[in-house]
Amino acid sequence: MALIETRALTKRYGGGVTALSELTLAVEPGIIGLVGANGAGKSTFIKIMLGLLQPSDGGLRVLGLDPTTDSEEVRARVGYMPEHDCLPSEMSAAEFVTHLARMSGLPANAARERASEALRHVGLYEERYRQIGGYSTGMKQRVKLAQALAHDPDLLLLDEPTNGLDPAGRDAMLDLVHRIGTEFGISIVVCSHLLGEVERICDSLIAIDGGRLLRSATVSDMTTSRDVLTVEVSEGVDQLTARLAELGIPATRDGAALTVPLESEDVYDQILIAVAELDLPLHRLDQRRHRVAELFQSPAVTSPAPQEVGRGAAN
Ligand SMILES: Nc1ncnc2c1ncn2[C@@H]1O[C@H](COP(=O)(O)OP(=O)(O)OP(=O)(O)O)[C@@H](O)[C@H]1O
Repeated sequence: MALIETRALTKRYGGGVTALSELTLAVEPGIIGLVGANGAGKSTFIKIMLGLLQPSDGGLRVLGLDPTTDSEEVRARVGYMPEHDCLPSEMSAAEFVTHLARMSGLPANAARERASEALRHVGLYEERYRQIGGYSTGMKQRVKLAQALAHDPDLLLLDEPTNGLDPAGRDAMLDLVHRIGTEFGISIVVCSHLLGEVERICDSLIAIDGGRLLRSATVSDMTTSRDVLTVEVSEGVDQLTARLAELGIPATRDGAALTVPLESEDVYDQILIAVAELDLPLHRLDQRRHRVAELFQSPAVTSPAPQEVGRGAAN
């Protein structure tokens, strides 16, 4: 059974805004990155998955349930960390998380225990009786994560958990999310407008742009069999392109270099032989793996500069 399945899911707000447009996808359990620029429709999608918003068209299943009709059961099995700060500054983290655990139906003692446990998982056990108002931004984000975990959900929906954090805080939060996903076996949807940031902790990615699906696939599907070779000769680029075409190897001109998909290991040797036969001065022959961000080719989805996984120049 898919963890989340949507069929032509569409959400229109008043004023002619289409926040989601015919989204059709299916994702398996694991850690899933939901990525897209601000305004792409991520929060809308999350709220529809929780049953807090009704779709305008299309349908969906979350954990096999329909949030439009089974919203109570969905919320019992799903934990939600909202994007914006919504914490009461006068309460302690222990009181707040216990209160929310009680609201999700746990008896008083169980709620207290679960709250302590959740606060320990997010690294706030020692500080749990301090007022939230005195917490740092990172600690507040952790309280929001703890309340999402407290009722022992099967799925966590985290809306921009790294918001407002400095780079070290962002890394720590993502490591925590990864640990929760892998150690507790909970599926997690983690929203971010920074693809490069979440891709390292995710099993699969859903990328949306302007409410439309750009791509939904596992990270390994996006990166494996997508290796490319970059060939650079100091002269004779056209000759080499023609020779490779004769051999059935497609090469794309990229400035002074040629980019060739590495469809089999033979391609590497065939290029070396072609260069030698044509007696061209080889400047560079590198293998690199596409970073996920390059595959989306959307300026809306940002990532740090691609990193070369070089196989080394051949001469
Ligand atoms: N209640 C609403 N009424 C009208 N338009 C809305 C409403 N909520 C969101 N929108 C619009 O829908 C689009 C998608 O918004 P949404 O908040 O889902 O995007 P997002 O990807 O989560 O972005 P952000 O990270 O900035 O919240 C935006 O154009 C937004 O302005």
